[in-house]
Amino acid sequence: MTARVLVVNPGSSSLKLRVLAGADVVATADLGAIGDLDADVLRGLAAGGEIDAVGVRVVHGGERYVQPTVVDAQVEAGLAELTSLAPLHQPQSLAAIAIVRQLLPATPMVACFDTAFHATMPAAASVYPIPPEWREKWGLRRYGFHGLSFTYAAESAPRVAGRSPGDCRSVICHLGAGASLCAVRDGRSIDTTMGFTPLDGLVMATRCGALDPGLLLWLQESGHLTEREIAGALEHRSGLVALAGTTDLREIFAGEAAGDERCRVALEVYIHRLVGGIAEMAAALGGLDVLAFTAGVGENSVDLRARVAERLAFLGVALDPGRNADARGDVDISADEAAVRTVVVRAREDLVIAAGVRAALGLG
Ligand SMILES: Nc1ncnc2c1ncn2[C@@H]1O[C@H](COP(=O)(O)OP(=O)(O)O)[C@@H](O)[C@H]1O
Ligand SMILES: CC(=O)OP(=O)(O)O
Ligand SMILES: [Mg+2]
Repeated sequence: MTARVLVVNPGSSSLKLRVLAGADVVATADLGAIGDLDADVLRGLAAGGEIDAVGVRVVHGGERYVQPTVVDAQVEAGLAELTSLAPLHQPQSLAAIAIVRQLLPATPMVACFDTAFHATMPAAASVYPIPPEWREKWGLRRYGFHGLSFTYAAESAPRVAGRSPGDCRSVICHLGAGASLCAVRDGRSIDTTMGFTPLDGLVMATRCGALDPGLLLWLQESGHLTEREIAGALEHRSGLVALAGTTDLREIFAGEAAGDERCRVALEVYIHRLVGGIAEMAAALGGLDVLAFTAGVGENSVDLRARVAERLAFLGVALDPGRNADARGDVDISADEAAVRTVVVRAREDLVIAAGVRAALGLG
């Protein structure tokens, strides 16, 4: 019989639970917070059949954890050591592991890592130009994240565009509460916008993205802020919420249309960083065949996709307005004549995690 895998996907703004039997999603629950995961929720998810194994998205695997890994006490301790590298995310995954272990003590559990897809990034994209003894002592490198989503999109985006994944240059825009880009050539990560931590790169819902490191030094030395104050502000009170007072792009587009200056500037900053990042990823690939949008914002914001495409006309990006407005599921939204195919693909971390669980446990 096909194994039933419970997938636990904690995001910075969501907790998504899915039960998969093969590629079929047979039960779903979207919760607000990890604390809402209890025996009742699990009973609901297991109503159609017993859960054989659990897969948990873990954002940071560090240098040690790349392949899907069966979670035991030692692995749990190893993952806890990485908490300072992803303070918004790692505690959520560890809490999920602890709750599931308590509720399903006899069910095997496998951790699947956001960092894994980028483990083979070339030196050009992964090495920081900082003293080598620091890199060696602490494993400082650009790790990159959202790799479970990129793993799926690296295959689905070329396919939806009618290209072979093995011969394609794609830039994938994972735009959710957290956001990052990935340059994918022939199915592999060549570059990405997040770095050592998920704070780098694009403007996000509450995170700042890339900053001048000199600004951080100045805040400490001359602004007399503590590390904790700086970290709290950059993780929780920056990004869109700092620019526009809301994390919701729908409200920000509506505000801009109503003449709100803060919303206008918020969109300019968000889109400026985004199109700059896409061009940088295209440069790393030496050209662009497929541009893909995925995750909450990427899949749902018609306005954002239109605005980004307009700004990328110089790269050969052009949308069909009707296809963009009607996009549901995995679909090509390009204008017929466009040199670059633009697609929307669903974020299917659940499929990638379930496949990782089956591989790690040798399940059918
Ligand atoms: N129609 C839409 N337009 C713009 N943003 C949207 C839309 N629908 C959802 N979002 C945004 O998607 C984000 C959530 O995406 P998701 O990928 O689930 O995030 P995460 O996994 O990082 O928690 C939220 O910031 C939400 O505001
Ligand atoms: C790594 C990351 O930022 O994840 P999320 O988008 O779920 O916050
Ligand atoms: Mg997510």
